[in-house]
Amino acid sequence: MPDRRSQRTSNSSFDPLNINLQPPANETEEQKAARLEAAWEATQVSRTIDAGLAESKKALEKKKRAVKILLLGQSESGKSSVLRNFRLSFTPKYFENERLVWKTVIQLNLINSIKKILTVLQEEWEELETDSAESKHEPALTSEHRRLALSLSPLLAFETSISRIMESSTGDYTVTVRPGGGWKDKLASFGHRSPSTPEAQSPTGETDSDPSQVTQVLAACKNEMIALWDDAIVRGVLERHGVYLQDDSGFFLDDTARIAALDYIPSDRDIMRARIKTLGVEEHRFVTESGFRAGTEFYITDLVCALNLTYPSQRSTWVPYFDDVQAILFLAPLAFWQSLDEDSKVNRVQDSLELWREIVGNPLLAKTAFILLFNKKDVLQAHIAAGVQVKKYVPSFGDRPNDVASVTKCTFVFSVADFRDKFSAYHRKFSPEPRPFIFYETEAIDTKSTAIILGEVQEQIIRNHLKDLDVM
Ligand SMILES: Nc1nc2c(ncn2[C@@H]2O[C@H](COP(=O)(O)OP(=O)(O)OP(=O)(O)O)[C@@H](O)[C@H]2O)c(=O)[nH]1
Ligand SMILES: [Mg+2]
Repeated sequence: MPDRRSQRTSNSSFDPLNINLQPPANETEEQKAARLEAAWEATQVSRTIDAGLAESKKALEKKKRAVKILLLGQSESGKSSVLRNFRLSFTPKYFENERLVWKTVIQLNLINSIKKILTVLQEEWEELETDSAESKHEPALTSEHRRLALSLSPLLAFETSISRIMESSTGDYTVTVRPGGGWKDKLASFGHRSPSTPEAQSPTGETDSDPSQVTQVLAACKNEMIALWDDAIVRGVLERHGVYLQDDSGFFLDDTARIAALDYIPSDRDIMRARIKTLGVEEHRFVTESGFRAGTEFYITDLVCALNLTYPSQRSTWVPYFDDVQAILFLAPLAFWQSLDEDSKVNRVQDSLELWREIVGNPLLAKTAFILLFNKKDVLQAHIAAGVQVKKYVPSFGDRPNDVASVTKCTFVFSVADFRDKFSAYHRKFSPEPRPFIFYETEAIDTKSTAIILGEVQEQIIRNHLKDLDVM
């Protein structure tokens, strides 16, 4: 019998593995059955692993082909509103299904404004009790105001109860949720429970109210809410306390009659105006439902951080989300008159510029397309029209006219151009390689104009992406 070495030299198809897998010469029938059984099981395991690998590869390939967009901007810049506009334009069925969830958020926004007024009134009453008679402001609050405040107190219990369902907090009168989207499911399932389903209980044993009951209570309180907000004395107290509710995000007090109606269904614009603050990072996956590019898969990441100059270390947490992104939608509202909530010494536009500089200069994003959205165009226009001096906040604005006559057109254009030049210069100076960048002036609460812009943006991103994938 030839030894193994001679077999190796004489036979070119020699396979050492084969030799090792040969059954032993003296194998019994029982041993053979056991060996074949083991081999069969091993093949099954191997097939399962292969199928799993193929599946993961397919999913990875699919994700590679999907369009990945990052929404960036400081808090309240309008990232979530732009995302809602995306949903409305490209997944209208999904958007429609969420309408009742947004109804509850809007009701909460309204209740929060009432809560803020009641808190200020309470402060005023406490001050009146301690202050001397001379310092009392005229005209003063009356017993009728106390009656109004008392009649609105049931709303506060609902606010607590719904916040518990959503696992949200309402620090600073803003509904704040953790990322993950779970709050929407919780609200939706709560709202659609059958009457026989037991009511949810909080850990402290309190029973949560059904969001649908809020509609009843709001309708019952409608006239009192309107009376409170329309009251000249209440407005005077708010002003003395430096509270300007009209400037708040999620301000719906001027729409109380409509929102507190029993048959209220939020309009698209209401949904864009709703305020809910997201903490953390949220990835949204969706497939476009209709239109020219129907069936395109999108991943949009809403990157929310406390973006300000005093906490630059938080910005390093964004880096993992830069990988494989085709476009960044950067939101920069030109709120030159505002400072950051997190740091009153930092101007909002200055913070946006610093953030922009950091992002465009990031080498990981050298190939990423940048789309700059100067959002809240309407708010800027309103401030200019109200005579807010741009020069006071932006010295480089110089002596350009700031009066309403030449203003809305000229000054608005100039002021935007002024900021645009800065953003553009930073983009040129700090980009690792030259690349184009597009900008738009947007008003995310106006669904029609935003739909046109997002249509263009979507088309641009998809075209570039297909080019990169070599399928165009
Ligand atoms: N008037 C006006 N309001 C806007 C515009 N864009 C967004 N808003 C409102 O501004 C508020 C803040 O917008 P969001 O989309 O929640 O901002 P965000 O960037 O997601 O904020 P965070 O979740 O805190 O990071 C909301 O109440 C929006 O309705 C706009 O163009 N004009
Ligand atoms: Mg948000």
